[in-house]
Amino acid sequence: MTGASVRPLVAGNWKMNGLAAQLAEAQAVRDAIAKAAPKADVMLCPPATLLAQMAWTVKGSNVLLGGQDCHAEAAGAFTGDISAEMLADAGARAVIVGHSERRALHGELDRQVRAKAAAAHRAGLAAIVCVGETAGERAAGLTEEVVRRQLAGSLPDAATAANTVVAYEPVWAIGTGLTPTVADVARVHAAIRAALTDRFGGEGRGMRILYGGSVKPSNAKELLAINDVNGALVGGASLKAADFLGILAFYGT
Ligand SMILES: O=C(CO)COP(=O)(O)O
Repeated sequence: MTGASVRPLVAGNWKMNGLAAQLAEAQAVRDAIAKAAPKADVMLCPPATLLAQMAWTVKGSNVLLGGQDCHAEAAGAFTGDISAEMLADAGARAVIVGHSERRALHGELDRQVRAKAAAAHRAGLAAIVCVGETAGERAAGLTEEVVRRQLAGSLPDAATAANTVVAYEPVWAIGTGLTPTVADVARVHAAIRAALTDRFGGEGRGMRILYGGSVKPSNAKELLAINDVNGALVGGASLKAADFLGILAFYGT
């Protein structure tokens, strides 16, 4: 058994969704959490345009904020990019790096993801490092090999339980309504835990490993109860407070 004493994290990745009017959803999450005090950390990762405003919305509450990506450099001539320092300045405590949409649509490689995770650490943010196999890799029986390779390449040597979270997101499960079986999630999370413990010792034992990919209120209980699943990275179901809170209910919201 590992991870039993790890405080879970449920993070909502809004992706490229959300205008100012949607801050009401963050407000609803804030209010519900203030009443229920779930046994998990709760985080919202809005688009960068909403981060500073959302920081005001959740100020003084237990809702944490995260960015969705960052540049590896702290500042400079990188038009359109955002640094980890800027995210921290806007109120973020963490940043997602290496999401499969960044890997697939922006060609991000493990070494770039690793540099972004190191940038997050430099800025005092936790890095939520995403890994996961494609449908083809899964069909070829390569899931664990791919995940191990991504972990080895994407995590900086200075990763600790406090500054690093791993999110296992099978690419084929993202936004599709499909999820792996409980046995499959258990097997991959155990492999991730073993890889983290091998490389980082006690710190690896304490790192949170989130599951992501079509998590919703109806399947959250089953997925979140799996050994070494220390929370979830939620996409679509994090856009509506009611759905997000329905997932958080597992931890007592
Ligand atoms: O990519 C995800 C979170 O980062 C998962 O997205 P969905 O929950 O919409 O499948």
